[in-house]
Amino acid sequence: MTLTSVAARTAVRAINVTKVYGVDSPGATAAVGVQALRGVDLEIDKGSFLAVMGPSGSGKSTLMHCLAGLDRPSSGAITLEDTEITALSERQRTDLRRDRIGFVFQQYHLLPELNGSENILLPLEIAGRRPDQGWLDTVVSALQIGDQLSRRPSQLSGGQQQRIGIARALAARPAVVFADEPTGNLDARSGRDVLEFLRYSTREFGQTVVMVTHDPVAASYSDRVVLLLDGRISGRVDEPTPESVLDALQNPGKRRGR
Ligand SMILES: Nc1ncnc2c1ncn2[C@@H]1O[C@H](COP(=O)(O)OP(=O)(O)OP(=O)(O)O)[C@@H](O)[C@H]1O
Repeated sequence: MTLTSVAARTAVRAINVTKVYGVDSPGATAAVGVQALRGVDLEIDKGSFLAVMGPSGSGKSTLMHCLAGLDRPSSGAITLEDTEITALSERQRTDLRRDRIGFVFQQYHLLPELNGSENILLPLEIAGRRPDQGWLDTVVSALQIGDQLSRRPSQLSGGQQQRIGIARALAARPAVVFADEPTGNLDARSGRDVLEFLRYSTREFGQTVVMVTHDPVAASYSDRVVLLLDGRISGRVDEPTPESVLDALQNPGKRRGR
């Protein structure tokens, strides 16, 4: 396989990424900082669904923030498709997030005064981009939210709000959707619908999805789970089931899958 074909099928690549918090102040050294990431290597295939798991404080949010260009690693390189985001200025990273990354949040983060449709279109409007109506129709239809577009968030259930949130994340056809505990506030049934749609989006639209979760059942919807422990990747589960994920969480370090 050539380097070019590897790049063509990789959505995100992290090479030896470290993050130390608290060393930005003058005179501080790594010795006084919190080492949140300690050399993470990761490759995420285009069109795949990756779940990131690990105990509280293991570095999941930090890794996601670095991969999504929300924060800068202390060292190492991160590439989104053909762009090395660790080489970009703050301003360029802001543009990259706006144009090529979608976010789904545990608390939905919809604006209460806007209806569903306006919430979905807001990021595009802010970016001054014209919506692709055919694509939006496809997303709205796949999420079955056509009859909810004129309602405000307060008139929608949690599951419906989250589906609006997912449509908003997909509206710009981003390279990657990052989902932070997207089912954390949902009942089991609505959570399942959300996870099924995220998986469907990878299969049907070739969407790449990266999800942080504490829930082995949620993780079992992904193609691959990576486990973090103390800022390092401690394990990986391919084609996960709730049982294999639980086993991996309880026995870190054991290699599974292909
Ligand atoms: N802004 C910050 N300043 C200092 N330390 C931080 C900061 N953000 C995170 N940390 C520390 O970095 C480590 C990793 O935190 P992170 O939030 O990435 O973990 P997590 O796995 O997402 O945890 P949780 O599951 O509780 O959300 C922790 O020790 C945390 O206290």
